[in-house]
Amino acid sequence: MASSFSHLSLSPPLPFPSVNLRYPSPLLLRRRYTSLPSFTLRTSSLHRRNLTPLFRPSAYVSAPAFDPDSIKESDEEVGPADQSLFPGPEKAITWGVVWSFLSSHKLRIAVCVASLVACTVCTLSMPLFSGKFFEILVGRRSESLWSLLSKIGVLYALEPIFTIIFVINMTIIWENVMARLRGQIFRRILVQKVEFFDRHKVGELTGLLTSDLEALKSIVNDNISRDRGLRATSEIIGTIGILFTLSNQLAPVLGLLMVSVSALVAIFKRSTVPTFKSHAIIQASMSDSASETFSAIRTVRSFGGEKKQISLFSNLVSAYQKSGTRLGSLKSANESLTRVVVYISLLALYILGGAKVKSGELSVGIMTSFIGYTFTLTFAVQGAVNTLGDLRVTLAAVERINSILTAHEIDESLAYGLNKELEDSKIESFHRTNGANTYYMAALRSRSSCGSLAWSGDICLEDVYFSYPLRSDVGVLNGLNLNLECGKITALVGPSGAGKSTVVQLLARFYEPTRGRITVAGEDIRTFDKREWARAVSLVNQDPVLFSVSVGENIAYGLPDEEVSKDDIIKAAKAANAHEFIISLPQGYDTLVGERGSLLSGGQRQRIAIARALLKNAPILILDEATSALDATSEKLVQEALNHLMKGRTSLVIAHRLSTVQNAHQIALCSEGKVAELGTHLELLAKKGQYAALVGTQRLAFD
Ligand SMILES: Nc1ncnc2c1ncn2[C@@H]1O[C@H](COP(=O)(O)OP(=O)(O)OP(=O)(O)O)[C@@H](O)[C@H]1O
Repeated sequence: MASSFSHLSLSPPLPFPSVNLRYPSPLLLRRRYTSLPSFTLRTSSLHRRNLTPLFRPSAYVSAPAFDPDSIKESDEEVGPADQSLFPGPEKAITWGVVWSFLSSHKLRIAVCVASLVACTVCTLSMPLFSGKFFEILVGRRSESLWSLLSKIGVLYALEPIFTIIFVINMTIIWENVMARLRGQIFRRILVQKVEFFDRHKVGELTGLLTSDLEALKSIVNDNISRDRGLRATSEIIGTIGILFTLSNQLAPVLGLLMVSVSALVAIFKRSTVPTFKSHAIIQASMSDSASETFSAIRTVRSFGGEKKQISLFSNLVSAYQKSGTRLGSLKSANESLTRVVVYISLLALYILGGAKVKSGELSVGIMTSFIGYTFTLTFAVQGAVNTLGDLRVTLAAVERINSILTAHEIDESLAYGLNKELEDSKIESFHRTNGANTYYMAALRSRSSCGSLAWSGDICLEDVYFSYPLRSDVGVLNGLNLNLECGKITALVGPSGAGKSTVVQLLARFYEPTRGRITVAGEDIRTFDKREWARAVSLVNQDPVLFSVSVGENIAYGLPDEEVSKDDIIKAAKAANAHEFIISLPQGYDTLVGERGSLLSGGQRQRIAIARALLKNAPILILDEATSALDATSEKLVQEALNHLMKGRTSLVIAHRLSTVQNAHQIALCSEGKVAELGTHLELLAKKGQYAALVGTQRLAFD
């Protein structure tokens, strides 16, 4: 293990150090790391679930051989923009997916069906027994009263037992299906392209996992009681069957009335679809508004924006209230409608049935049973109609999930690698690899290891053009050429909006170039899956995001789920000038850092991010304004840590302070999406061009 941290020594890192690195899993880390007893390791506990993979991609076995040169000849063919490789949007939630989850519970489903039939039989036998009871009372039946009552007693005892069996099994099945579906949707969101996250608000996406999936969950959970869902439906079918058996003259009248109820209610419900939709949209906007306000609370405070936020939120609340009231009236109209029609059917029964009893065509017992069945039917029809309403809300939620999570926005080169890793760690994979993208991913497979190439070769941006997907008409990079020499520092400077951070985003592969390519040791980086590429690149930016776990876990974050030791973490923290402040925290390395690291200062967050990057030991390092938000003391500490971090790595530094960039091996001045000047600090000064002008103003990156 001692060797695993050799890259933190002052000598340059060995080539391909990741080959021999073995980090213990965070769980092992917790055990070994005696001074960090309470590492909670929430992020990796999932990885230990032993679930059978649903879909097994077999790309590397079945795909045709790939000629890497073909990528150079035809960049367009490998670009993610080539949608022709995908047969069409594949929905996130389909009957097939739900059934595949359900099918692992075949035995329980059989138990549910049997218990449903059994409790329905019990329920539907009761009106028959009531009829017999009255016939005994009026002396039309010879059976002993006690014998009948004992049968009724048995029914009363069995019905709740079958109900419990039905409800428990339904709940177990559906909770399991929902847990798997929720995990699948989360993973599916996670592998969407970055532009997807530009397009959708966080609240909208979390809403898919919470309120929308909750609607799907409640279609079963809220509909397993006696008067709803499957039980109501089975009671309707059973009751109509019994009514026809008892009297085929009365049954059609009641049957017709019930069909009318269903038809009327269905038509009415269809007319309320837009109201339900707009209600859900307002609810999502309301939750967006609240989460945006709370997450930007410091900005709100500093601009005195409370009134504005309150008024924005109040407008949404009142719109939500109005649409809620409108929904309430629609629901009440629906309830009344159902009742009115059921009362009409009861009246019809009294009139027609009463006449038949008087004329002796129908016995009192059967008439009594009929009345009982009318009530059973009343509740069952109402329950079924309510379930239909729930079903409609559920279908709308599923449609929303499917319309947001279409397959063509999946980042295939990320999803493929992740799928493989999840399968290897026996975690349920999430994305069905069809024939087309199997070929796509196999074609992108590089013969070399990304990490080894990055430790030994230059990174080259060759004639790179790029527009952001959401603003495809605006060219941000316009034929940018830049060679990042292996193991050397390149600084990128230029006016605001010149495209510097965009270069970072392309190097990190958050987006892919629209034209041109980025290579590592001559190999197109698109030949690597993104997980592999991510391991080769460390990114430290102005405002590094920490997770709301402990300091130690934040430093260990992003390492392969294998081995990391207490010593490694401490060495990384020391090298990043972070150890001193960490041990002065209340629980040292165990101290929780708060949401997004809000309990630490900017400089402390920055040094933890640097320690994280040190521990990751990636060959490519990108520093995007990493020190610009710091005061002089913090900057000095962070700069020292960064100098340590950059040693021996291919580094790209974006900074607006002259002191940060002037010692770089080369400086590229970016202007209008191109490299306009390239050279060392002294060479560029001698040119007396744009760089010299920027140095004159001491503002290298900002206008
Ligand atoms: N996600 C995005 N979607 C659409 N356009 C974007 C996005 N991010 C940046 N842009 C646009 O791309 C252009 C280049 O932005 P970029 O952030 O690369 O500039 P920069 O040189 O880093 O500027 P600065 O020094 O101010 O950070 C700008 O016009 C910006 O508005």
